[in-house]
Amino acid sequence: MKLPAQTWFERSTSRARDWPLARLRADKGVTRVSVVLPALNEEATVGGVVRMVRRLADATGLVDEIVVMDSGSTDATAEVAEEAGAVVHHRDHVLPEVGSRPGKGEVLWKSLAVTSGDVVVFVDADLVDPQPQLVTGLLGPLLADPQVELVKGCYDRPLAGAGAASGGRVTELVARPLLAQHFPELCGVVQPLAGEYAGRRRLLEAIPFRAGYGVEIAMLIDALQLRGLSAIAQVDLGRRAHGHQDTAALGRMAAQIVATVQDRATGGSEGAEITQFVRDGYGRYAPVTHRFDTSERPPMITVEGYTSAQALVS
Ligand SMILES: O=c1ccn([C@@H]2O[C@H](COP(=O)(O)OP(=O)(O)O)[C@@H](O)[C@H]2O)c(=O)[nH]1
Ligand SMILES: O=C(O)[C@@H](COP(=O)(O)O)O[C@H]1O[C@H](CO)[C@@H](O)[C@H](O)[C@H]1O
Repeated sequence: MKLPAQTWFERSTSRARDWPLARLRADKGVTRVSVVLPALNEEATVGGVVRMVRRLADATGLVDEIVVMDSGSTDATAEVAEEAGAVVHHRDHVLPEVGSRPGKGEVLWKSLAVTSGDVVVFVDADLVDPQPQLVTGLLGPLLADPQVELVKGCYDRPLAGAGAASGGRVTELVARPLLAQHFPELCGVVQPLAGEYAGRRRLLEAIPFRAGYGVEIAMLIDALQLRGLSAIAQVDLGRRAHGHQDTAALGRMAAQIVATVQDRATGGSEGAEITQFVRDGYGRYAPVTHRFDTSERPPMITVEGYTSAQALVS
């Protein structure tokens, strides 16, 4: 690992247990904290994640609002989330004048328009047995140091029945090699694609958001380029279990990561598409081409009517 990344890793990596509740409550002061869950068809798990955050909020006062962003679910995600204690916003009902694009990044971008936290914590809605340290650990560096603007979680992420490091397949096979090639300063980030991370609103509203799965890698690179490596920190959150997609799905995710890094590294990619192969009804291979929306939503601060402390929900 080259020196800047090595130095950053040693200076900017902490553990969840380094941020005890007493310190967090003392550091929080008047800072408002929003927790946002992007959710697409997560009826089986979203309730457990919301309840974990709700219990943390009720017991410590560290969380001021819990929002689930419904990404176009066709199951009972919204009902389950609301029953568990979250405020639910459907992507079509937030900034309806700009329409809705498919993908995780779209709902993360729209969440900025319907939350009021100075700090926004993003937590995936497919976590299994989620622990409060996933949230408290991420808050630590942000509440303690005003210079920090983005905190990435890192953790063991085992696939079912496999070793502690078996998960994070797109991270290990695609994102990490791409960062080594194009953004070596970020090589100290253990989980660049982690779905659990937290940002200061003044950063999040100042950067564009990729519509799909490129949102995390784009945000990391943009934070580096806009604020510098010293504005980024990471916290070892221990272990994270979540729902896992199949290899073909991760291939489509990887295509979005590659297009995003290429855009950031060379100034533009010609969209993103990937042709995968399935067996048809006769047992023969059939090509299936997927095209991805590589568009980006503009920094929320440029959206007419948005103000940092005002919700825009229709
Ligand atoms: O179009 C999408 C795709 C994903 N997600 C949510 O984003 C999180 C992470 O997505 P996913 O589980 O697909 O990624 P993985 O964790 O498998 O990498 C989950 O809460 C999803 O419900 C979303 O809101 N909209
Ligand atoms: O890190 C990864 O390789 C992928 C896939 O993880 P697994 O191989 O299913 O453990 O998961 C992440 O990537 C997505 C794209 O950035 C994020 O949106 C997800 O939240 C994150 O889980």
